[in-house]
Amino acid sequence: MNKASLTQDVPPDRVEAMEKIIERPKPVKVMILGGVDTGKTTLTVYLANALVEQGLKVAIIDSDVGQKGILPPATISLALAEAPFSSLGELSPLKHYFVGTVTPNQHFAEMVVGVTRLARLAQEVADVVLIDTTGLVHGPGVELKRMKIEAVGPDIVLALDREGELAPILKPFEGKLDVVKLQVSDKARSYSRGERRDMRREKWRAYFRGVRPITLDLSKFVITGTSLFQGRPLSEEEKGLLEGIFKWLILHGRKVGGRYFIVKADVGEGPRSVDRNVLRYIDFDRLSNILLGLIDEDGFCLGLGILKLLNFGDMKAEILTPLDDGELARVKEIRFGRMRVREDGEELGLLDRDAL
Ligand SMILES: Nc1ncnc2c1ncn2[C@@H]1O[C@H](COP(=O)(O)OP(=O)(O)OP(=O)(O)O)[C@@H](O)[C@H]1O
Repeated sequence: MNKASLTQDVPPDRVEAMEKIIERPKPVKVMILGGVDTGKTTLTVYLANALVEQGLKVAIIDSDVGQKGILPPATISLALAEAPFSSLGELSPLKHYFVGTVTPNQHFAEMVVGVTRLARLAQEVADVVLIDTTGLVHGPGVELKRMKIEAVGPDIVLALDREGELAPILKPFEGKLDVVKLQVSDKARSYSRGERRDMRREKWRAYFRGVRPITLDLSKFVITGTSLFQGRPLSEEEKGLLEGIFKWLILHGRKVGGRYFIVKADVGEGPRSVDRNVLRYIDFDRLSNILLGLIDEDGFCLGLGILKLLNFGDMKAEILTPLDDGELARVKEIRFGRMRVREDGEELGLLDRDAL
C-alpha cells in the first residue's frame, strides 16, 4: 500500500546529509523537498532508520496529504521512530492536524499551521525532526513551500532536485538556509494519477475498516470549517421568496456577512445563474459523505468521520467513524473538510474551499 519502504540502495550523497544532521546541535529540524516521486519518503525512511541506529530520537512529520504513509489521509501527522522500521505505516502516530482534503491547493493555511504546530511539538520530544512534504513544487507550490520554510524555520533543507526545479523555492533563502542538494535515485519510479488514487483507496479503506454509525448532537460541539452555521437564520419571508424564485426546497439557510447561504433541493426548473456575491447555495445531497475532522480541545485531530446525514431541524448528524467511545469523549469540535469520500475508499470528489 505504501510506495516507499526501507532500502540501503541509495545514492552516496545521503552520507553527507547524515553527517550534517548528526553534527548539528539538537533538536534539529530537517525539511525534505522534492517534486512528485523524487523519493522524499524513501529518503525520510532511510534517514530515520540510520539516525535511530545512532541512538537518536527521531520524529517524522508526514505532510504529504495526498500520499500519506501515516494514516489517516487528509491530515498531517507526527510520529516518533524509536526502533528500526521499514515503512511509515508501521509507526504509531502521536498527533494529527486536520487538512480535510488530499490536495494542498486551496488549503495552504491548514498545511502551514499544521506543519508548524507539529514541528513545535516534535522538537520538544525528539533530537531530529524530519519533515516530509508534498511533491507540489511548481506554481503555487513554490509559495506553499516558501511559507512552510518561513514558518517552521528548518535548520537543514534536503533538496531532491532533478534539473534545478527547486531553485524558485530556494532562491529567497540563499545564504540564510543550510541547503543540501541531493541526487534523485535512478531507482525512483513515478506513479500515474490512477495508481495514486488506487493507493489512496486502499488507505481510506484501511482507515475506515471497522467504522460504526453514531449520531452526534451538533449543538454540543464547536463547528468549524464551514459557514453553514454562521450569521443569522433566514426569516420565513426570505425563505418563501427564495423558494418561489428558484423553485427550491430550502432545508437550511443563513444570512452570512450580507450574503445568503442556502442548502437546498430542487423541486422544479428555476433560474440557475446567480450572483455569488449575493447568494451561494449547495445541494443537500452534496453534504453526504463529506469528510469531517473530529478535533480535541487543543485543535488537533483525533480522527476522521464521514457525514452521512445532517438533520438541520434537530442539529443531529449521523456519521461513520472508527473512533472508540474514549476517543469520542475527547472530541470538542467538528471540522468540515472539503472532499467527499465513502467508507469503502471511493473518493467522490473535492469541494471548493468556498463551497461550504
Ligand atoms: N533509492 C531508492 N531505491 C529504490 N527505489 C526507490 C528509491 N528511491 C525511491 N524509490 C522508489 O521510487 C518511488 C517513489 O519514491 P517515494 O514514494 O519515496 O517518492 P516521494 O517523492 O515521496 O513521492 P510523492 O511525490 O508521492 O511524495 C517508490 O516506489 C520508491 O520505492
